Amino acid sequence: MVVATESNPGRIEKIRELEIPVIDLSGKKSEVARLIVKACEEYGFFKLINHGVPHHIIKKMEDEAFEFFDQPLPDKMRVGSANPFGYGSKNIGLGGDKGELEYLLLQTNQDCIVSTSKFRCAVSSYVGCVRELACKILELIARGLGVPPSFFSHLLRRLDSDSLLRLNHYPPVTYPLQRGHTTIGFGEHSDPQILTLLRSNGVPGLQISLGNSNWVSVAPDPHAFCVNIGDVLQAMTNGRFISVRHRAMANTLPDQSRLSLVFFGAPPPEVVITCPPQLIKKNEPLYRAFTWAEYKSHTYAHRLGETRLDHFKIA
Ligand SMILES: C=C1C[C@]23C[C@@]1(O)CC[C@H]2[C@@]12CC[C@H](O)[C@@](C)(C(=O)O1)[C@H]2[C@@H]3C(=O)O
Ligand SMILES: O=C(O)CCC(=O)C(=O)O
Ligand SMILES: [Fe+2]
Repeated sequence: MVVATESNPGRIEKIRELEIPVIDLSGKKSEVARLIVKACEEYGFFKLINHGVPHHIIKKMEDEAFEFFDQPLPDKMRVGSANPFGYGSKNIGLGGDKGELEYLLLQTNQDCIVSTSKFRCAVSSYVGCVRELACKILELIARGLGVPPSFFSHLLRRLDSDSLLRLNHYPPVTYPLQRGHTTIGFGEHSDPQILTLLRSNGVPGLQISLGNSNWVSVAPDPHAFCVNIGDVLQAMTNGRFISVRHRAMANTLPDQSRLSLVFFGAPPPEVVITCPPQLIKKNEPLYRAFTWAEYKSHTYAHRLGETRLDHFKIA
């Protein structure tokens, strides 16, 4: 695959189509737990099938998201701009990062900023299901790592959990691009939180990094969830799990829009992030303890592509 970026249109990067782990959640619990831990150690990423989230709940959320983005710009802007929650277009964060997308960033423990009751209802059902799925995955991870079952999941179940829902819409680009060329929709980064559950329509775009400009395209599968480890879980496992760097390409299919629904499972602000002693074993701790509030303010003060966990490394 050929990738040209807007800033460097001649640059060609190696894109591989690799077998990404696909995990069937309906399998035997102990085996599923083992496979999840393996995927988190090797890639920090896997696809989850037979996840149990009802199709009608996903469809309702997807339909509402498309309906929201289909509105005229002044109507979309009525929810307020994304600093940090609201509608955003082409600008990501406050540090000058640009992307070929528009998006809606929503807090999951506050009233929804979109006022229509059918949108709010879609968000509430969708978030309820994906949060539960994220907790189930975290409980399997705990089982696979030999820590108490709710060790990670209780952080997402708390009412003051700082989890987010992000709806990303990547319309076909409007500036001239050579036929068959894609461009960066959402630049390279890792997710700061504990665990991310991403579901997209059938349009490709998501890529994960294996380091050294080695990108792997994730084939789209509307029936699956893409699961990736966030920085906090890398810290809580003392670097055993990888907070995978990823990005999204835009303009991957002629005239087709891509839509991703992304749930970021996060702890409450005052929770102290440390690695349990049973996961450190004979190794030295890699990161100093920090609160999620501290990590988040560091994140928001820096650019998208920053390797922000490095700042918390013990020298
Ligand atoms: C440039 C930025 C956007 C971001 C906050 C940040 O300062 C650095 C991390 C970015 C990120 C990436 C993952 C998620 O999409 C996100 C919501 C998050 O928690 O961290 C975004 C932030 C954002 O878009 O506000
Ligand atoms: O839209 C995508 O596929 C990726 C989006 C993403 O990585 C994010 O919102 O953090
Ligand atoms: Fe991300």
